[in-house]
Amino acid sequence: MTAAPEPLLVATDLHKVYGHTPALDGAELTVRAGEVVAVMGPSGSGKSTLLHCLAGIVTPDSGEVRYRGRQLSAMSDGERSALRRTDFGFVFQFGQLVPELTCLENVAMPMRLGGRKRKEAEAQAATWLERLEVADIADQRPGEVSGGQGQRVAVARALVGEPRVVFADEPTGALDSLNGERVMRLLTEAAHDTGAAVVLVTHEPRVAAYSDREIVVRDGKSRDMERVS
Ligand SMILES: Nc1ncnc2c1ncn2[C@@H]1O[C@H](COP(=O)(O)OP(=O)(O)OP(=O)(O)O)[C@@H](O)[C@H]1O
Repeated sequence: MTAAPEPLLVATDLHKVYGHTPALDGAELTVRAGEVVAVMGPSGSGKSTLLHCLAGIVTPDSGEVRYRGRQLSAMSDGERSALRRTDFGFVFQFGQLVPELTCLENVAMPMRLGGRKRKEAEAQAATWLERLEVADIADQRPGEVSGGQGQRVAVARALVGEPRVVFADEPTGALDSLNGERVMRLLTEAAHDTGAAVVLVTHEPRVAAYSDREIVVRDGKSRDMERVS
């Protein structure tokens, strides 16, 4: 028997209140290298807040998140931003591509920001567009492509820097089921190939079916579900 890989991200007893609205009330989650974890639950149950705490975007009121053993809230803002750039990738439901840039330039952008030369960044971006089956729209702008194509470009942009964790918040929420499944297949295949873990927030069981493990959040509390296959 092989040992389970070391946990990458461990969230313990997270609490978060917005004004008088409790968002998290003792949520926990462990993410191991290379696994795809679906975070499910009703609207308003705290799924996005949990994802934002795991990614170091929101600081919990109490409890802790450790990434590779380091507590996120003990890092400076600069360290957390650097971590998000180098180790994390993000895919959201809407509006994440820069409308003025072509799809190729959008995918190349994280590498350009990291100091890579344009030619080199764009060559790598082109291979990712091909991998996500959207090479044909490389020179178009996000406003000129379909929702499904745009999401595949967004997945390419999230993965181009080979992050250790991809955070995806309702990545297929604006797509029809056929396009949603295509995005999920390509996202999970690419993540498995690169060894990235994926934390996927969704309320759709068909999307969660692409995960290795499901967590259900209710009233800010999380529960690990055994996959019934
Ligand atoms: N920035 C914020 N300011 C105030 N309240 C917030 C904020 N973010 C979340 N909340 C509240 O916290 C609770 C949990 O919200 P959250 O977005 O985490 O839930 P969710 O499960 O992701 O919901 P949905 O499925 O509808 O996206 C909700 O009651 C929400 O209204």
